[in-house]
Amino acid sequence: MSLLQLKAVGHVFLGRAVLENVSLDVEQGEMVALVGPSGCGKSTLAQIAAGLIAPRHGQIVRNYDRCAFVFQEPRLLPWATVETNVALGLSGLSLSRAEQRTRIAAACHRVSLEESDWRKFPSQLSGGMRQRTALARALVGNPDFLYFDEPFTALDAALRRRMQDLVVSTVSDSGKGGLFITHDIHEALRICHRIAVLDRSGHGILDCVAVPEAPGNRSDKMIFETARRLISDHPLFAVVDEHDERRLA
Ligand SMILES: Nc1ncnc2c1ncn2[C@@H]1O[C@H](COP(=O)(O)OP(=O)(O)OP(=O)(O)O)[C@@H](O)[C@H]1O
Repeated sequence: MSLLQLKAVGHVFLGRAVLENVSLDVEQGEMVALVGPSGCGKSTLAQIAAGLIAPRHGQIVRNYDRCAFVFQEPRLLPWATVETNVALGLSGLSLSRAEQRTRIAAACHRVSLEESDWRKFPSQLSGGMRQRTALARALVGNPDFLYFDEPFTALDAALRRRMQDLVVSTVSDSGKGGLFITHDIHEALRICHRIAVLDRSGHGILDCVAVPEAPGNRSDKMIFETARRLISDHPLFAVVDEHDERRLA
């Protein structure tokens, strides 16, 4: 069953077409990576899919009950503690105080936030801790669909790897679905079942590449070699590679 269907979605910002005729399905238990050059409309598409932006054209079918969105920046309430920020992810659920506390503690543990940090305010946290708080806020309500917009760019390599593993186990253990925007093909290959490449100017999905084996079962060697092959051989990934070169220039 498709948890999310985007049908011929189009959008216009200030009279300029940003997305045109983009269609994409995400199945239950599937995480789909969305890659493409900077400015092609990935974030706009994810926000349209999540219902944060109303599209100018097209149709969105959401067959999930509850979703959560993790942005590139943590977007925490600065006047609220870690616990209170995480608790925002429980809004709309009728839970007892004790159940809320249990869920918040479990979510904080999952993202490796120490108990001594739960009463701290965002200004007292490192960038990585803030982003983990945002991830805990997304997971605490047990959503059945997850949107990620380059969530781990601020994390160091080891932590980034742990959080990627957490995303993989969250989706594979519970049949959730998700859309994961990234500029890192290795990250897409580690986490996702399919990689969708958005055209340079947001004119549709160029193609989707299915990644062999289940996420979590792929070796580092396989990920590294597949990334190298995709970047060097596959015309779809040339646009992502060009983006990286532009960023490095
Ligand atoms: N609120 C807005 N008002 C006007 N233009 C916008 C707005 N949001 C995004 N845009 C424009 O829409 C285009 C697509 O932006 P978007 O952030 O979706 O791209 P992206 O592919 O996610 O980029 P990046 O990879 O750099 O994050 C860009 O040209 C951007 O300047």
